[in-house]
Amino acid sequence: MAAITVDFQFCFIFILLWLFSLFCLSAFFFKKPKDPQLQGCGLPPSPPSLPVIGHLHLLLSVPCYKSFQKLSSKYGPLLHLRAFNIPIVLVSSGSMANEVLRIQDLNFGSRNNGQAPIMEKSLLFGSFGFVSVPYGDYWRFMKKLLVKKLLGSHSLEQTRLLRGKELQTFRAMLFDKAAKNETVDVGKEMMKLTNNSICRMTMGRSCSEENGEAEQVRGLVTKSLSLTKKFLIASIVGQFSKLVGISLFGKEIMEVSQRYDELLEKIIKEHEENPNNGEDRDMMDVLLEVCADDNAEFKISRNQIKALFVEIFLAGTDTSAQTIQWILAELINHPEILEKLRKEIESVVGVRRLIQETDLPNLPYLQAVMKEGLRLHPHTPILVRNATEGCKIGGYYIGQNTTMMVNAYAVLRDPDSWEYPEEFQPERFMTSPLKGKEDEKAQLALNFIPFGSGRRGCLGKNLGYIFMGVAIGTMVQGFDWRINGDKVNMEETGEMTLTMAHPLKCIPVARINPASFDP
Ligand code: HEM
Repeated sequence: MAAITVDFQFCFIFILLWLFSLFCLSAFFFKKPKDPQLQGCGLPPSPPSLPVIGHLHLLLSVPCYKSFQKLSSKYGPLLHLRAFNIPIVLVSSGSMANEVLRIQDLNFGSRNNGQAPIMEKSLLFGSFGFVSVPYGDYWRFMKKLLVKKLLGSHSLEQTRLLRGKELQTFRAMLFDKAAKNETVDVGKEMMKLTNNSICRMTMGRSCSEENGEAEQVRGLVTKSLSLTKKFLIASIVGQFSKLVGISLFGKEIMEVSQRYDELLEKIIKEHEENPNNGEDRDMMDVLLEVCADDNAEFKISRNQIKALFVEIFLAGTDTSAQTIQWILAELINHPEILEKLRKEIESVVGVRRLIQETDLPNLPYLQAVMKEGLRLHPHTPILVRNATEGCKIGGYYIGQNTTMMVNAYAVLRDPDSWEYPEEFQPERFMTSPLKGKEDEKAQLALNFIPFGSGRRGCLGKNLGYIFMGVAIGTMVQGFDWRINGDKVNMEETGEMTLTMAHPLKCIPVARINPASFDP
């Protein structure tokens, strides 16, 4: 009898919660649009959901981008989901993604609706960040600064020699490992290459490999990435965060934030004690100048500077490092493609010197290999945006504040857009000399979104291509690669970032004698 009472009470609470959730849902999502043009539009179709939690179980599924892909192939490219009462629209085709990311990118220019983030005071996922800030004056100011001082073509040209030094260290490490017949942990070495290059580019004289600070940054980046999925889910289900246990890992986030804070405070102090007003000022010098200038166009705080550095480390290092790892794995599994690439490099670079950044524009097959790697293994499979205003997409009504989840993984493998979508075929990206292929090229570009797109698309795309190009080029030009077994295992971890479940570890076999090459 007692058991029956408990069950009954449980059911009653459950039904109440369900009704409450439906009530909230209708208040948020089914709110009638004020714009008469939108009034006739219905909502996108919705797949079956569970009581109370709605589609939350799908968000929590591993890997969610694959569950979403299945869902969209069954129910359509635009679906409305909900996590409790939070409206979410799932976007899974190139043309719908194009609406959200490019055509209506002003309306979808923010990743959240500007409500206070859950970890208000944290440098990581907090309120000081640039990546999470809603579209507006601060974002525009910082974007201008980032392009001018770090990621634009002029500043990339200015910092080429700095990256060249890191590339030399990377090559020396590979030849050394080859000589000793030792295994290279490719992901780890790529993190070193990308992270050290970014540290040199952003804060020049500080944060070196020698004093262990670069190692510290890499550790923090890895730790931060492991917290991303939990944070993303918690932000989507915002008001229910306590319910899903964000308090359990809030402490973890604050600990990581504190460690970043200590490291960056030390680097800031070093810069303040030895100010550099010359031509070779690094990004930290520039930001500190803006911070101290009362007449600056935008007043930025010390915490905003620190958060920006945290985000640059996160956005710039793991993205490139993971992608390089996937691409090398694909090349090892496709020796005929590796050979074709090597031939191209040898015909363009010659056999007297090793590949450099300046060779990259002359290597179209290498570009195609990188694009195909990005297509199959997009580092960020789900792109998140927020609808600032109610609007219409694909004839359906999208309510104000709806979270848009663009499934880049599904778009990049959509069989309607890509022939043999599961196959690694770089040739698909080779530009055709034939006339009349322009439409095809435009269509290809439309569906190619591993860097996102529109005004909130990746700001570091060119730098990403440089990192990938020189690393892949060096590994193909200078070495053969020995692995355990016949094929590299391409299983994914299923996390929010596309990571190899079995990190690529292989032995380089030098094809050339570095001593006989020009440096
Ligand atoms: C292979 C390398 C890379 C990949 C695959 C990649 C991918 C992405 C993606 C998918 C986004 C979100 C775009 C969107 O929402 O539409 C993004 C944003 C961003 N990325 Fe990258 N990225 C790479 C390299 C870099 C590098 C090297 C940097 C800089 C050091 C960088 C800086 C940024 C920044 C600052 C944003 C935020 C832009 C904004 O909110 O306005 N990325 N990236």
